[in-house]
Amino acid sequence: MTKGYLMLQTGEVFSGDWIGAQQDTTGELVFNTSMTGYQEMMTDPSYAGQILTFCYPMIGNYGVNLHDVESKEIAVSAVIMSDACEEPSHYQSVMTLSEKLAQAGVSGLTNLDTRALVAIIRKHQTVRARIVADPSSITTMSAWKQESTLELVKTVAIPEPETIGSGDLHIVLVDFGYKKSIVNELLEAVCKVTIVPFTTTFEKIALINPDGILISNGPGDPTDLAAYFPFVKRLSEAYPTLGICLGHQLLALAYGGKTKKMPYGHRGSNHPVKELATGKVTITSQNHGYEVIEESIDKKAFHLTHQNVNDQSVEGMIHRSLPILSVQFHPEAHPGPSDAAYIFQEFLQHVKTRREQTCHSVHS
Ligand SMILES: NC(=O)CC[C@H](N)C(=O)O
Repeated sequence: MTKGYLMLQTGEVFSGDWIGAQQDTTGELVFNTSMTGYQEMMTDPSYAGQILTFCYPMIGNYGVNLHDVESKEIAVSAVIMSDACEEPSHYQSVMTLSEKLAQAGVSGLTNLDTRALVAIIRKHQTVRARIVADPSSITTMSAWKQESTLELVKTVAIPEPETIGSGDLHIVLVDFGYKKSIVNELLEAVCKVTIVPFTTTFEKIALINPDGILISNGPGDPTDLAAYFPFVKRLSEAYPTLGICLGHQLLALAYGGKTKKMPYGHRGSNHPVKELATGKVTITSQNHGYEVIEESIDKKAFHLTHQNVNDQSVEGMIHRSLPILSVQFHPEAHPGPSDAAYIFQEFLQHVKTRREQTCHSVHS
């Protein structure tokens, strides 16, 4: 195997073995604690621009299949794992993980100490890193350059609108880098879904005459998308709206709230979230590096619905008079448990109620 190097901006250098494409790559180094779901993680567009370290020691043991993908392409910039399994066993597997990485032109590094890496990330909190063939190759600061959020979102969002399904309720999904499982949840609930690029105007969306709006997840820093806050606010004032992850952050920002970078984010499949109204705790799937600052939320407009049990961070909110709800966690799971799928039902209940009210006022 060919040697590759992981260089951290904090100064440490790890040597490992290349798998997949052997291509120099830069990104923020993050870690995910899930035991399974590497395929869903690698194809989750919210990971664009990031180098993902898997905490679980063996990755690739059930191969790569044609189903467990959250988008068409691998979205993550590169992957790091302790042990890459080259002899997978699963009836749906069509290739190995390293074959998939090579096919997609994405680099991976294996046979390095991921536990030490995670300890470094936890200590320094935000760490940029570079995977290189030659560790003496980094001479300038520009080698560590970060893409802008807008560039990242543009690479993962769909270029043209697309309509799927033929259900009765029509949901417009505003795409900042959506996960396929969000669409699947809506289709299973018998919705028709029109996915529109995040650059679509309010007027174009109004022409579709949606019953509800879903603001998607997506990569990068939500404050970089300030140009879209008025658009998000206008949509949510006009239609029942659900925001997921980046969508939740954008809704908070659109209503005057603030977000901040977390120490090292929440990425995993077992994040406990408390529903404040009932005290019930569900185990959720998460992938985010930013959070909404609780004190910044206008409490006259919104109230908190969910809170993280580990660090008390904001996990969800609802508008006091309008049908606008948002969650920081991933109710669509994939990977991870589906315990929070009820959020879709809650949203669709608001959508149905609004539709009944509108039909009523038209006929009366
Ligand atoms: N999954 C997401 O939508 C992530 C949102 C945002 N990019 C963050 O890291 O916080």
